[in-house]
Amino acid sequence: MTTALPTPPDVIRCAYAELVVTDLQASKWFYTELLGLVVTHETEDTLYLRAFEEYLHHSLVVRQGPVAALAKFAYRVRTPGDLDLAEEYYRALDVPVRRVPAGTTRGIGEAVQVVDPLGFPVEFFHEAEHVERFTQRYDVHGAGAISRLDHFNVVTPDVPAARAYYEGLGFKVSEDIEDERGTVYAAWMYRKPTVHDVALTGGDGPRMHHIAFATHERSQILHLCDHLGAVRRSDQIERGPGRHGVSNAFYLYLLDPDGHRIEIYTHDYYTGDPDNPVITWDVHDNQRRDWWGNPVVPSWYANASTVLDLDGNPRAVVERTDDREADVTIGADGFSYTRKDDEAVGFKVGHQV
Ligand SMILES: O=S(=O)(O)c1ccc(O)c(O)c1
Ligand SMILES: [Fe+2]
Repeated sequence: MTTALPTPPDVIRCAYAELVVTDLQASKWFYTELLGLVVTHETEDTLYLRAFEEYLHHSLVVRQGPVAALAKFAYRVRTPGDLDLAEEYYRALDVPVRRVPAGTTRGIGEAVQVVDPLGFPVEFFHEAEHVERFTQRYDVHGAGAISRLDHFNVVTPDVPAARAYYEGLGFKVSEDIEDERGTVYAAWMYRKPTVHDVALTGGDGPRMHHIAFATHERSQILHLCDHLGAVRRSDQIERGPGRHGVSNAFYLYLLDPDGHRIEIYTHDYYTGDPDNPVITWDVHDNQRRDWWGNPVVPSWYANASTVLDLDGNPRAVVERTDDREADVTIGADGFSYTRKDDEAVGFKVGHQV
């Protein structure tokens, strides 16, 4: 008989990520000059950054280090008391747990740091320093203005197991991708009333697939592309711009100087009612990941960032044993159906590759 877990902490939303980069100045250009994130604080080796609608100290920490990696994902919990619940919950899960004092991370109060059952370094906090909210500081917004952090995307070998773990934390599924045999390739899960705070991507993990910032308008995403073209750094555009099938958001994937994937994503849709319906996509539907049926570049399936443990050591990855999406759609997308039973037309990109 399995012992019931204690009450989980009340997670409000994804709140910040800490990335390790190998060249802080190169990363500073990318995150401030290109993306326009606001520098809340800067030290010799660390940047604390926030987007325009954010009033907590930061939503992204970029720290110089020897190995490019994700140092942690952080979720905000509703009350200080939720830290006790987090500590008890993760000790019951028998994973590494640390309670750290306020200020361990500049601008963040007392926190509970864990290596979650999926192998990711995760922090839970409530208290954080308030700073100026630039919502209407149009005098400093660039044409590519970014409003806030929207979600994390994690690569994990067993999506159903990861889904069950996050459901234990009170997350709900908004959309997922499956096949006719019931293999689950990806799932999107939320606490805040949008499509996701975390997405589960089936693959060798734990690895970070991307972190995403939201922006209000497609024109802001298009400006980021034009800006990269103007400075001859269009190779930092990995995928898009385009319209997602899942989430319906207009999207762009960029690679920072270390190859960390950053998505810029217009707002998706409201999921806050208790009977929000789940959308399940067929992995062979060519419009699931790009509504216009454009191919997903192979690197988007293959590449992801190393994650660290609580002592800063890179974690080994576990291979996915279920079918891999890039295989079942026969290489990059474009080799899936547009209309399910329409044999006459064949694949959108034909047999070009
Ligand atoms: O490519 S998908 O349409 O499946 C997609 C949907 C939402 C996301 O945030 C994402 O990264 C990818
Ligand atoms: Fe995303």
